Amino acid sequence: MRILLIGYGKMGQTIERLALAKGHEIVAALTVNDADRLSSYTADQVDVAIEFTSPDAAVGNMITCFEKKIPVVCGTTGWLQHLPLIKEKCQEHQGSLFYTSNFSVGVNLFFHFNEYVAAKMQQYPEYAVQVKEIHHVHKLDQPSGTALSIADGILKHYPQKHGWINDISQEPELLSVVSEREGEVVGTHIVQYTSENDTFELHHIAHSREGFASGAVLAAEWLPGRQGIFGMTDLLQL
Ligand SMILES: NC(=O)C1=CN([C@@H]2O[C@H](COP(=O)(O)OP(=O)(O)OC[C@H]3O[C@@H](n4cnc5c(N)ncnc54)[C@H](O)[C@@H]3O)[C@@H](O)[C@H]2O)C=CC1
Ligand SMILES: O=C(O)C1=N[C@H](C(=O)O)C[C@H](O)C1
Repeated sequence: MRILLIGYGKMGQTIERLALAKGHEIVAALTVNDADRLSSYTADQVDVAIEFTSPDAAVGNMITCFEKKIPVVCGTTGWLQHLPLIKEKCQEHQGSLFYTSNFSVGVNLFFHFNEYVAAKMQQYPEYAVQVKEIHHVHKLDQPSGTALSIADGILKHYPQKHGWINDISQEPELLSVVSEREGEVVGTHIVQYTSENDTFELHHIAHSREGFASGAVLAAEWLPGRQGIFGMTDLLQL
């Protein structure tokens, strides 16, 4: 597979290593300094692009890939307020997009169990629910994309809550999503249920970026030849 890396930071470099080990070719690895080169690539030269950049850059990069008919796997978080535009542009150009807030298999299992637990716990109002995420100090977006996916999964089962707040909530109808930034923490997500008597938690700790990167390479192998917007539930049997 001929892969164009859009973004060559912590994730781009990890993906390059894993993709080369699987026998794929890296056509180029673009950074913020040569971002304008993206539009010079065509679907004749590239089988799939993998986009891990920044919240500000991701939307434009995905749209360029749609226009160029290059399937794009996007892991960048913090741009979901533009999802309606991305859906419109993807359809207009008959593009191919694979997006998930988290490519790790473990986190996608966590999403699944999170919903199961939320559906049960919703019946026990004596337990207060809270989401917490901890990441490295370089992270640009807050809350993390993963924490927002977790919050969506909880809110689906809590009709008494009508949204989330990125703070300790004083209002029972808002779900607390608390963010901490600490050193080089790769990514930790916790869902905590607390009553007067006890606490229990779902806890996911990423030990490295390899889990994200290997999921992104799998998605890049899967996407070409498919049209539309896809995510991890299309790829994994959960
Ligand atoms: N979905 C997932 O599983 C994961 C998502 N992420 C997300 O991926 C994104 C990137 O994360 P990191 O690699 O840790 O960031 P990073 O800061 O280490 O690297 C970002 C890279 O993007 C480049 N870049 C910025 N604007 C660009 C543009 N317009 N064109 C081309 N390149 C551009 C930078 O030069 C740099 O090489 C973040 O939004 C992060 O939240 C990170 C890990 C896992
Ligand atoms: O910025 C990161 O590093 C990560 N971002 C993703 C997110 O926002 O959820 C995934 C992972 O937690 C690492």
